[in-house]
Amino acid sequence: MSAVLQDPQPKTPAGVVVTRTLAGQEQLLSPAALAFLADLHRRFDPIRQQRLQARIERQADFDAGALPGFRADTADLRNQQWRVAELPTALLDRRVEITGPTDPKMVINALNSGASCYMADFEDSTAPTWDNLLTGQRALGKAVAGTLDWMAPDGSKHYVLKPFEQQAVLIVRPRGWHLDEKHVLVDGAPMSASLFDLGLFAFHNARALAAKDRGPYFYLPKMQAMEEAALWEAVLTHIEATLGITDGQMKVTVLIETLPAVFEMDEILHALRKRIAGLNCGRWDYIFSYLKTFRRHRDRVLPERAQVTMTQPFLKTYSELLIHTCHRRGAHAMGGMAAQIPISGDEAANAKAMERVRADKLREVRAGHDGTWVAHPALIPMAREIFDTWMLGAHQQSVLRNDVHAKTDAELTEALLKPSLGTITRAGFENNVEVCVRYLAAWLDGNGCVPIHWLMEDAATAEISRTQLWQWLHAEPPLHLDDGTPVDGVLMERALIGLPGKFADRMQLPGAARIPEAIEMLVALTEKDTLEDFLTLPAYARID
Ligand SMILES: CC(=O)SCCNC(=O)CCNC(=O)[C@H](O)C(C)(C)COP(=O)(O)OP(=O)(O)OC[C@H]1O[C@@H](n2cnc3c(N)ncnc32)[C@H](O)[C@@H]1OP(=O)(O)O
Ligand SMILES: O=CC(=O)O
Ligand SMILES: [Mg+2]
Repeated sequence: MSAVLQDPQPKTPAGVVVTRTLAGQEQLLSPAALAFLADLHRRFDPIRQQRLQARIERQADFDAGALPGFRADTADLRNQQWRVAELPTALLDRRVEITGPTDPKMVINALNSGASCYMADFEDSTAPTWDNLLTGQRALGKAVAGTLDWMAPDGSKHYVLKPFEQQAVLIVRPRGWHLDEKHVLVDGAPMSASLFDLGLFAFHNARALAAKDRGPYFYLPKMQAMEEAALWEAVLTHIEATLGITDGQMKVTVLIETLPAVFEMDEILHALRKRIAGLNCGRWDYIFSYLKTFRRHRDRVLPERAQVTMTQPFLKTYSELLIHTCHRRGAHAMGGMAAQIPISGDEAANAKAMERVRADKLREVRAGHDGTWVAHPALIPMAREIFDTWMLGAHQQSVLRNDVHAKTDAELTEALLKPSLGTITRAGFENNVEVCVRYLAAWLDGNGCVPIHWLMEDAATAEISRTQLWQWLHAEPPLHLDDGTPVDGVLMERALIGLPGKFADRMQLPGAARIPEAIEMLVALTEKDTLEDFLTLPAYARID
């Protein structure tokens, strides 16, 4: 009888190369997992590339003066009566959602926080180093299995999960379609970061979550068109079939956080109708997208960041149209993130910041949102109290916002694109420079979310600062500050010269060692004739 020889080293599937190693990664990146990812890449990456090309062509039209608007070819779909599939029980009441990166301590704190849901974020708040991604996937896998714990490095606290029934409902946000995962090559090409993040999480956890009727659930970021939603639909349907999960079991919530997408909300809901649970007002990326779309439109330059609040007409209309569209179709209309976080050691400043969060949450619930986001656990009780007071049921889908329905497409379009009134001050300009440098330095150092002047800064908020600087410096005819100073290279140089004074606490800054590199990057990005599409694209080339 001949012995059956077993290969002691399981093989990496043909055509797949993993270019980095982290201790213990073989468990996550088993041959079966890699084969699953490679299959996703081969099936769907060609379509992703087409969608990315379509973005470039559309932007070229905007640069030439075209304006976004509702699509003529889908007017029937917008006018017809249809609804999305029934929402699962776990996603009926989403009044407070906490978001945050996926390191083990954050995951435990967020799941234990008392929020209704936790969005575990591989996107805006995660710098996608190999270490961060795999540590995050591992932490989420253990959280799903109920075995996640974490010991503070100094041994002072052991973090453990609360019982499952008391945990926030887990929702995972993969990175957007524009990003590659350069450490996994399939047939010589980097795979899509979206497919890597979602695919790997689903491969390891989908069956276990489906068995608990907990999805899996996902937040899908930064889409620009219904065709991109259709791509996600095809991916998710394929994953369900491959893993043997019921068709439509995996639910998604889509962030409406690009200007082109706000005109295709019905279309996006329709493309994902068997699995979509809601849309979310991702306001920070939305502002970034407004800036980016109108990079060459001198008449739509926004005022400095602090003046671009949700009461600006274009943002108010965006959130109201989102509420109307969702409720008409049976989906939840989620609010977004106020950037203020608790300020320790200054009671008066803290009270002011908390008042701003309170006003923001109150505006959302009164407008008809079904839930909101918080960046920090200390904000949960306030957000919950406001939604408990104003939202009597699990949601308020009965608030149809027929006032929005009464508007014509032309009226809505005008309001959604309306230029904003306001100014650019020296402080606003310098703040943009400081935020870019500090955030970039932290990101390059592996930290994707940092407090700066007691505001939460992540990839979306930093993009606003970066894009504003580029647009202001390239505007024709040139712009001026409110005091008459020209916005030009001299102003930029002065802001950079003034930076060291703002970095007196330099050694305590996240990513301090990478500040010179961040300055060099910012200068290159703002001097370039064309606006780089995403800050994270050139930055990603510099990590790992
Ligand atoms: C535009 C968008 O995309 S918004 C979505 C993406 N952005 C986010 O998700 C922001 C998430 N928030 C954060 O990362 C953090 O709150 C920060 C970086 C802004 C501030 O974090 P810190 O400086 O650690 O805050 P602070 O020291 O006050 O934290 C106190 C405790 O709360 C925990 N905590 C803070 N924020 C979170 C969070 N979002 N989720 C879970 N726990 C949190 C900390 O881990 C810390 O725990 P510990 O007491 O056990 O040590
Ligand atoms: O992802 C959220 C946003 O505001 O951007
Ligand atoms: Mg975003």
